[in-house]
Amino acid sequence: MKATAKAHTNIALIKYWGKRDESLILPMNNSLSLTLDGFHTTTTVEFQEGLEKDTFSLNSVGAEGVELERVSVFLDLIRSQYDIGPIHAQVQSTNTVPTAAGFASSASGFAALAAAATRALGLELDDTELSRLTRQGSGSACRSVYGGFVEWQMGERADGMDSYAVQVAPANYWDVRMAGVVLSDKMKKVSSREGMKRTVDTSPFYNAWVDSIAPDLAGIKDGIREQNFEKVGEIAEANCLKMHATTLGAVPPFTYWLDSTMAVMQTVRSMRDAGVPAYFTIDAGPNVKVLYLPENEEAVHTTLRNIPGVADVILSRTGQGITYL
Ligand SMILES: O=C(O)C[C@@](O)(CF)CCOP(=O)(O)OP(=O)(O)O
Repeated sequence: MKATAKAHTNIALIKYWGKRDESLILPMNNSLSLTLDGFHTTTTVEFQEGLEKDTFSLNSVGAEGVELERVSVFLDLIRSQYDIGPIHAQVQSTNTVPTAAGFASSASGFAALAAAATRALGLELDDTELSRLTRQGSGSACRSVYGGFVEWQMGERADGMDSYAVQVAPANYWDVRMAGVVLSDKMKKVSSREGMKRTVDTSPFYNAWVDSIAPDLAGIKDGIREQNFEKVGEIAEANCLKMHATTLGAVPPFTYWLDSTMAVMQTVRSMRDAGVPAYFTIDAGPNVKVLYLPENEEAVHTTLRNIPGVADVILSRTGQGITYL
């Protein structure tokens, strides 16, 4: 009982930032992301009778502790939800997401794991079921089930049965690009899970953030449909800034931004002033992702690489959903 699946990571343009249910991982708002071609995880899961416990290796290195725990807890969830006996599995993952890049490798990781594990068990989940399952591993991962532009619908139900992702536009609908700007200086990251919880619990700006989502989402979906790059970029950049503003009002306050983060932000604004359309978005870390159009790839890449404090710039096109190998 063995299967292999490949999933790509995704970067939110309308952010998921806060849960209404911690255990089922149900969000406070809808979010919308772009699946990236450049960053993916390939995972093989083999269930074997007689295995005492689950094992996990990442990029050919045996994982213990938290990494193994997250995989095993997720397999427990599958074993219980699909009434599988106490059979354990060997899990092997290969990540092209450069861990230092601060890309949400957990998104492609959980999507590939969910797909490979259920396929190995002979469960033929449709995309909705797979997205709903993946969501319970890590919220943003549920969007990696699809390629292109993807919306995670928050749902209304307390049991989360209506909280899963749907595709807004396929990867080949519109050739927009994203550069991952990897900064050299690092800081201890407040994880997205911890950061959003503190913000929900303590930030006076949080409700205003949630209230701003619906118009942002409507506008960005119009922009995608019209292939209006400026409209999509402006809404995405403003949405990211509003999300990060909530952290400044948390107790205790925190920010993910470093000097180099803000240097990249300023450079992106200057590129726009110079007539090169580019927009930034930032997640739960200092690294910056920059949206741009193919005709400006050379200019954008060169400009970003020359910013002091930038260690690497990784270019990506839009990516596909899950594939089975
Ligand atoms: O991706 C986005 O929409 C925005 C963020 O990346 C901004 F930081 C949050 C991702 O949170 P995730 O890691 O999915 O949390 P989990 O459900 O607690 O595992």
